[in-house]
Amino acid sequence: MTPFLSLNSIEMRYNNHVALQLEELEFEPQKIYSLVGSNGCGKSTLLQIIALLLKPTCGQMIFEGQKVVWKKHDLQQMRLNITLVHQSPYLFSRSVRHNIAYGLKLRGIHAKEQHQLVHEALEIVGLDGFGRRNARELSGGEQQRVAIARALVLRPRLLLLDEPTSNMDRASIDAFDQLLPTLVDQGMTIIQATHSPDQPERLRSTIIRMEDGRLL
Ligand SMILES: Nc1ncnc2c1ncn2[C@@H]1O[C@H](COP(=O)(O)OP(=O)(O)OP(=O)(O)O)[C@@H](O)[C@H]1O
Repeated sequence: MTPFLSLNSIEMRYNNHVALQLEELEFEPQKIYSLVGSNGCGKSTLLQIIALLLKPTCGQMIFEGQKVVWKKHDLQQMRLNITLVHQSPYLFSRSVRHNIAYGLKLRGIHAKEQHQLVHEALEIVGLDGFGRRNARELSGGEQQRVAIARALVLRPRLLLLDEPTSNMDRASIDAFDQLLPTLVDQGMTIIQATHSPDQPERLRSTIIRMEDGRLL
């Protein structure tokens, strides 16, 4: 069976520093994967490459049977299916609703549908009633949840999360743990980077251990 996503001989160098060197890595659809490893081992670099935001120095990636070609038009098409939630998400100094609807607007989704999707996403991340608040005036954990809602409304096939729970309190983490399997049931594949010692197992995710840019 063709894997959902495969990486072959991917290498990323920053100047002369090798940040990532992977021989082979494959992901199956509708699963949760957790990238774990100490600071600087290459988790964010790997997520950015998979999100097609960072071109590796060399190597090949195949997403849903299609070879990744690092050309603008091809990337734009593939990126419609992949969304990365950054560790410190950038939110506009506008309402939460505006922030979440932004990607939908770019995709030409009708205003009425935008409104409905934003409402649903806010409910899913437990921010019902936050729609009119200025996103920049929310706490770190709330901002992280807005960023997750902003990713979810786009219904990506592949959701990438860089330390999604790092600013969340216990209740939000519990809600997040319940959310991920429901997204998988809806057809998503999820890859997260995490420093949480117990969350990867709680989620029954496949753990990918990294050290110094390599797989363990
Ligand atoms: N833009 C950049 N320019 C130069 N070096 C970089 C750059 N981004 C990352 N690096 C280096 O690449 C290596 C991997 O960094 P990366 O951010 O991927 O690690 P990480 O596992 O996500 O770390 P953390 O757990 O601290 O978030 C580190 O040595 C880092 O210093």
